[in-house]
Amino acid sequence: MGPAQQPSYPDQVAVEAAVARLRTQPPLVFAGECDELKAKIGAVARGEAFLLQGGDCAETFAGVTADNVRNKLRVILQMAVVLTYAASVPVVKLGRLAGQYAKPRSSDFETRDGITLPAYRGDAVNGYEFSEDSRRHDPQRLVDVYNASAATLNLVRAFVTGGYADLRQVHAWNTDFVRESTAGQRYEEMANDIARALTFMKAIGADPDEFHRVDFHSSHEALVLEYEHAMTRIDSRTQLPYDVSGHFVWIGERTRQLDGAHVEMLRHIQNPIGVKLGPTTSADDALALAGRLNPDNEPGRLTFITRFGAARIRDGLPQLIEKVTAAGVEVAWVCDPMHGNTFEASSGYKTRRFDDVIDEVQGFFDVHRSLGTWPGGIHVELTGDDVTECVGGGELLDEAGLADRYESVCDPRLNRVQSLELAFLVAKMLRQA
Ligand SMILES: O=C[C@H](O)[C@H](O)COP(=O)(O)O
Ligand SMILES: C=C(OP(=O)(O)O)C(=O)O
Ligand SMILES: [Mn+2]
Repeated sequence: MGPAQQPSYPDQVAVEAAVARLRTQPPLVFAGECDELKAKIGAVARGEAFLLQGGDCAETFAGVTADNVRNKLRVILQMAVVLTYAASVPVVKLGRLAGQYAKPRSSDFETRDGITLPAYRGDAVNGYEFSEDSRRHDPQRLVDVYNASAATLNLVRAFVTGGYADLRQVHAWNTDFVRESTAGQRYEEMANDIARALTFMKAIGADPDEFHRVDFHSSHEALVLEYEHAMTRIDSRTQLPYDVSGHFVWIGERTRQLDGAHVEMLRHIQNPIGVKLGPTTSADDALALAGRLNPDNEPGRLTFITRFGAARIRDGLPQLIEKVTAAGVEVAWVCDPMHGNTFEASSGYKTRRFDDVIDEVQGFFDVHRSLGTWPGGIHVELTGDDVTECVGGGELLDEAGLADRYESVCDPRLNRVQSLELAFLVAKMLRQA
């Protein structure tokens, strides 16, 4: 059997041309930046920091606009401020962006009104539009992924170093519709406190550079092997291979086979990496993955992103953590409270209940607390816009409301208010941890 979840390209010559083009492109990230992130995730593994990883389920080429990128960054910055301030824990900020264009699917095909076509596998592979032409797998899209990622990352770098992410802007991030929400008002009060503290620090002569810029890194699922291979380069400092398409890459629930091509690829790169672990993962599976992917037990190298579902996390997670901890394995534990909680609404929309998301995070914190281990972070699908994709939350979105503004091309994301609500709830859990 070949590698799981790969495109099937009709024209091998076109694949080679795309790969050749990618190989000549400059890296999107530097190996040294990957090392810095690895050190930060090492702090997460030690219980000294908390990881906030968030962004779209699937980015789209059409979504590479200044507004869209800024809105996503802004909600992540707001969430990070809430977590840092309300829980007094350093937050490692990791975007699920600038490369998150390829999707694994449960089915290879999609049928609408009696017509069956290849499933949409992300803009990296084919088009969302339901036509034969658009759904054909096209390797030129891998070059488009590179360009879209470069544009996104360039803008993100400008925002985080150029003043937009300055902590003194903490009020300015709380704009638009979010301001009117309960979470937005709560944020406003917190921003007042922070602004006062900053004024005080300035008055006593302290105005550190750290307030002006933030550290922010990129991540995506390493799915299409042609792309990730073409973007893997030998670092001139260390002579070791890094996947320079993003700082952090992970493999998903559907591609984490121990003897599979994705594990093999991740094994060789020096980036910090993640593996999604679903409810069927045994403790021995987790140990075997750690042995294969992090044989030197390097802190920060490996993150386990658990996605059990709210109904299963309290029963399933303890044995995993117990055995991994007993074996002395260095790992950061992160909770993805999204992918185990997806269901189809009667209207046909894929959705998730905000309460299930919260319940899974609470279960994750409860399990870690009872075992004396560190709940290292959350991995969430979110957007900075006012979409209607997940039901519940303070604005009480119901299933009938999903149609109002459902924009995701794959999984339902938390909207900006729901994301901020999540941050306040997680900050409370962190305080208690
Ligand atoms: O994030 C992604 C989805 O969970 C994954 O692509 C599977 O979705 P599907 O079951 O709709 O194919
Ligand atoms: C496909 C995803 O997750 P998982 O591999 O956990 O199903 C995802 O993160 O979008
Ligand atoms: Mn998803």
